[in-house]
Amino acid sequence: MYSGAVPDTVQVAVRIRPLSTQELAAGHHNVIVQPNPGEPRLIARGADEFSFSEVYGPSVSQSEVYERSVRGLVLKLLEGFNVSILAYGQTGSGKTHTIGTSFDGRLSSGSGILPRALLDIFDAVHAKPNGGDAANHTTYRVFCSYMELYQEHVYDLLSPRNRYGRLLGIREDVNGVIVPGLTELAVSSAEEAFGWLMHGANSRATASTRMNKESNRSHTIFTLIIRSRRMREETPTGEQVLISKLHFVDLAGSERAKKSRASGDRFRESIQINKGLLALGNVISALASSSGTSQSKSARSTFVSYRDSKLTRLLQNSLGGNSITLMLACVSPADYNIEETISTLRYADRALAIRNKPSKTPSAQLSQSSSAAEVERLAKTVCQLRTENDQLRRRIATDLKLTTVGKNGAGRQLATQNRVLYGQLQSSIEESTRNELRASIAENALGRLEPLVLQELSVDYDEMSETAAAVTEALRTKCEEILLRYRTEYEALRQRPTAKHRSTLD
Ligand SMILES: Nc1ncnc2c1ncn2[C@@H]1O[C@H](COP(=O)(O)OP(=O)(O)OP(=O)(O)O)[C@@H](O)[C@H]1O
Repeated sequence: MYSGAVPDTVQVAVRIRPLSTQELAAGHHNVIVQPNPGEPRLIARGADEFSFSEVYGPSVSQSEVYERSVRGLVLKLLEGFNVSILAYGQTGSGKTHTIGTSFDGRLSSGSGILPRALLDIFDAVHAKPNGGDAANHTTYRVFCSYMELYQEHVYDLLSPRNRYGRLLGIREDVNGVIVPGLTELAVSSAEEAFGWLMHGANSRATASTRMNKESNRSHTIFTLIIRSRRMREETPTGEQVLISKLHFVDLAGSERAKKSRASGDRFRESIQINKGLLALGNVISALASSSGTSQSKSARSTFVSYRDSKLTRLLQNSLGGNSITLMLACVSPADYNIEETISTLRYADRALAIRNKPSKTPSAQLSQSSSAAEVERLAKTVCQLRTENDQLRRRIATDLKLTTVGKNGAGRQLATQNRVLYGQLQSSIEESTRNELRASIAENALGRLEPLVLQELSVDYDEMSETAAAVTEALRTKCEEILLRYRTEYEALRQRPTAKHRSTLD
């Protein structure tokens, strides 16, 4: 799919899972047809026709999906491009199976695209330079992170802390959306990365539902961060350092409460899951209409509401940003799932129109909050401070010499000035660190407070609606009483003869 050119629109591959043994036993049948297996086209329900970048039928293997849709992306990642792979679809449609987030450490034909990509990436990272080309050899350092978005809260799946301590906030800086404090671990082999993938997956929120016996109740993002360094004589430093990221996004499945018969926690989870996916759908629609080729001016300026949910904020760079993006739309072929399948296909069809602006990111432009970049930034700062320190020492030594030799007060004055300036610098650094800390504490607190406030509001609302119902009832009774009184009085008056009548009677 990505041989050579960099695609500037989101690529969409649809994968149709096979009917399960239970579905076959229950007599369900296939309602998705791929008229020509060589063509990326399908017909749903005998009428709705769709075309995508790729269509994988039920018999297509994991290895074929990887080779045709993902291997090329890994090469782009190693060249320095950001890459995002998103699995979207109804619950039980095969997202986790395709991505491979439930990998158990044993490579087999059933392993998904994530472990396969890790193998290819580390093969490239460990490759020896061939002979005379050593001067142009690229060296890589790889880091990984793993986060979960559960009920609108971001959790760090690789943090050694308890569940509460893993809560993180989302913030925006000049480079886009960042998750300050997210653990980024250096990894030196595919096996080490597999270990972290399994470690994180163990902490992920899953539950058995009527639609999938191991259903993911959260959205997860597993990220590989590649820092590549290659010699470039034409650059001022003689080298080029790029930072690229590969995100594997395993979205929680959309589900209909009526069908899944979810209740209690499962029901609350499905509300949040559907809310996030709805916001994602709105972002995709807005981006698709602003990317269209024959759009009007108003269509071009469609507002993209990334801020409607944390999911859309986290995916801001993957949809409409500088990433090469592949959406894997997973669908069930079964007749009883046709509504959900058509809805996924429409979603996917809109995503096809989204334009991104893939570009390479030099490390200097990177977010200061990513730990890989932070290490680099700190190393530079230490180097600068050492140089400044040496200069200061030399100046102070000269000043002291001047003071002793020439009894000149200027040296002492300069040293005092230096001390004052250093003190001021120190307190500004402390102040900005304190501010940073305050901001992240506030953000975490806000994340924790939000559900409590919402809960309180819903209690208030319930109480208010109960009170309102009681007031309405009392008013109704009162009105009926008054009405009855008036009616009685009216009847009495009607019965009583008026003075005029009385005179005629007399
Ligand atoms: N292409 C496929 N080939 C064989 N089995 C598949 C395929 N796709 C999915 N399955 C099987 O279907 C079941 C559901 O798949 P999976 O757990 O990946 O769904 P999901 O979309 O991630 O669901 P949820 O959103 O509820 O987490 C699993 O048992 C999985 O092994």
